[in-house]
Amino acid sequence: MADAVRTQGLYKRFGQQVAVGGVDLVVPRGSFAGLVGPNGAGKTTTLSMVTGLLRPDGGRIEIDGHNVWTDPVGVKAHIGVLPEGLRLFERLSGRELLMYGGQLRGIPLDEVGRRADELLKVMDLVEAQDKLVVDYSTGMRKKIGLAAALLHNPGVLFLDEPFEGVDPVSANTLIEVLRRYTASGSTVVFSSHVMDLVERLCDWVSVMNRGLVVAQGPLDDVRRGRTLNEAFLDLVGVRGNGEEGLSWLGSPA
Ligand SMILES: Nc1ncnc2c1ncn2[C@@H]1O[C@H](COP(=O)(O)OP(=O)(O)OP(=O)(O)O)[C@@H](O)[C@H]1O
Repeated sequence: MADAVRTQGLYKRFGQQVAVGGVDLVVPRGSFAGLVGPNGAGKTTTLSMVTGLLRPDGGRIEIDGHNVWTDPVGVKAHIGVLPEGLRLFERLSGRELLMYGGQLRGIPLDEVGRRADELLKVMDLVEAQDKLVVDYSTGMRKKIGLAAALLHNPGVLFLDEPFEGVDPVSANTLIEVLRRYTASGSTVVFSSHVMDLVERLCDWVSVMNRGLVVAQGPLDDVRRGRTLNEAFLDLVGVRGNGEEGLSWLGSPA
């Protein structure tokens, strides 16, 4: 059976800056997978290429065995994406956003309505469903974005920092929804800086540093008896950032 995600030698450069320098990312089907790495490691660039939002300079990407760049429509029908920056249709209400997205995906209108109602309820957005998305808080935007990404029941779901700005109660709800989703054989790939969360949720982890995957596999293989945070610091190297130079900071005269 094909992996949910498999890239080979994925490469992207912005001018002189190599953002992704030959990434072999693997995520088995049915995984709850975490993509971690320090700021600037190349996570967003990798996810953007994998989801067909950014054209790679080199390499191959397959999702459930389908090539992302030779079969873009087929692949996009099969995936859900919560992108970084959450570009949403700001002048639609939350409910309109789901109705519009569902119809764009070709789902019959009454079925879209049924799914939208259920998702709004699970995401605790029923009261805010008629408010314009532009007036949503950060956490509400994440939740409506996730609802929109789930509406067509994708086989693989890609989430860039899905829990950022989401309150703990809503985060638990999102986690329950995602757990149920992976339990049925679908795959979640999400990027996060919160190691405790990745450790708690994920059964598969890919660690990126400086544009490369430096460790990848089942959570316990990557941790090797350490906490994920310790493993992460060992893998990416604790950086001396010259903080000893901040002698003027604190204790005002
Ligand atoms: N559009 C762009 N133009 C120029 N450089 C870019 C662009 N997008 C990303 N980069 C550079 O590519 C590198 C990887 O960035 P990327 O956003 O993929 O990292 P990241 O791992 O997602 O970081 P973070 O955790 O901070 O979100 C960085 O050095 C960044 O400055």
